[in-house]
Amino acid sequence: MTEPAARAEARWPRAVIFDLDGTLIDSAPDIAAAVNATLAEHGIEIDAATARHHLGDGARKLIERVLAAHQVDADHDKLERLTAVFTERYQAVPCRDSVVFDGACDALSALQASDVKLAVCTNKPQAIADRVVAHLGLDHYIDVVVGAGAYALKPDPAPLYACLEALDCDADAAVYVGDMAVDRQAGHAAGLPVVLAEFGYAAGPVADLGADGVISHWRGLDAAVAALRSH
Ligand SMILES: O=C(O)COP(=O)(O)O
Ligand SMILES: [Mg+2]
Repeated sequence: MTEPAARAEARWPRAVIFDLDGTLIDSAPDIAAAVNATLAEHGIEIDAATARHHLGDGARKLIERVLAAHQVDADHDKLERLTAVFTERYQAVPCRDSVVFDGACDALSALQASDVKLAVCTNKPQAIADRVVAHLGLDHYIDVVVGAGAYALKPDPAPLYACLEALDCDADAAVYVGDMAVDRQAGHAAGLPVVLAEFGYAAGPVADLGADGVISHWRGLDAAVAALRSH
């Protein structure tokens, strides 16, 4: 973890990395629609709130959890097939009802204006993450998007290391902002201080998840990052 002296530097942080689903955007309506298009053959239909509950650990885990909640058995091959169908369906309609959380663009814009480099690190498949980020206009701010595909999923720190490398930034000069325990674990494993959003998809209070800061709205990011600096 960063030494206080290093964080006291005026230009700290040099980079901020963001989780996508449940942090910058609410993508649950489109994900629920893709799940329903995939699992209709099993008579399964979920709403956005249920999708939020099952998200965070990637597409395969999402399908596995939805099937388990409906007492549908799936062996490895079936799960692989259904995950591939889900990814295809989601990729076909990646962003019809997804929205950026209130204040997120202002926060990104302010960081960009301060020359802070910005990345997205998500367990969403890479091609879909790229399309969603572009469709919602976040590509105006975000320098690099690392999604699922080339690296292990969070809580493994590998995708966060990939972001840091792409931004040419050391871990002790960066902050990670997410919404779930998996984000806290990945961030700390990569050596980053972690801020968690209370308005995301975590099942319980994020204050209990061991993060270094918590925001209840994007307008609180500045203060949360400033508190880390003097930590
Ligand atoms: O796809 C998921 O399960 C969650 O995606 P996230 O990492 O952007 O929250
Ligand atoms: Mg998330």
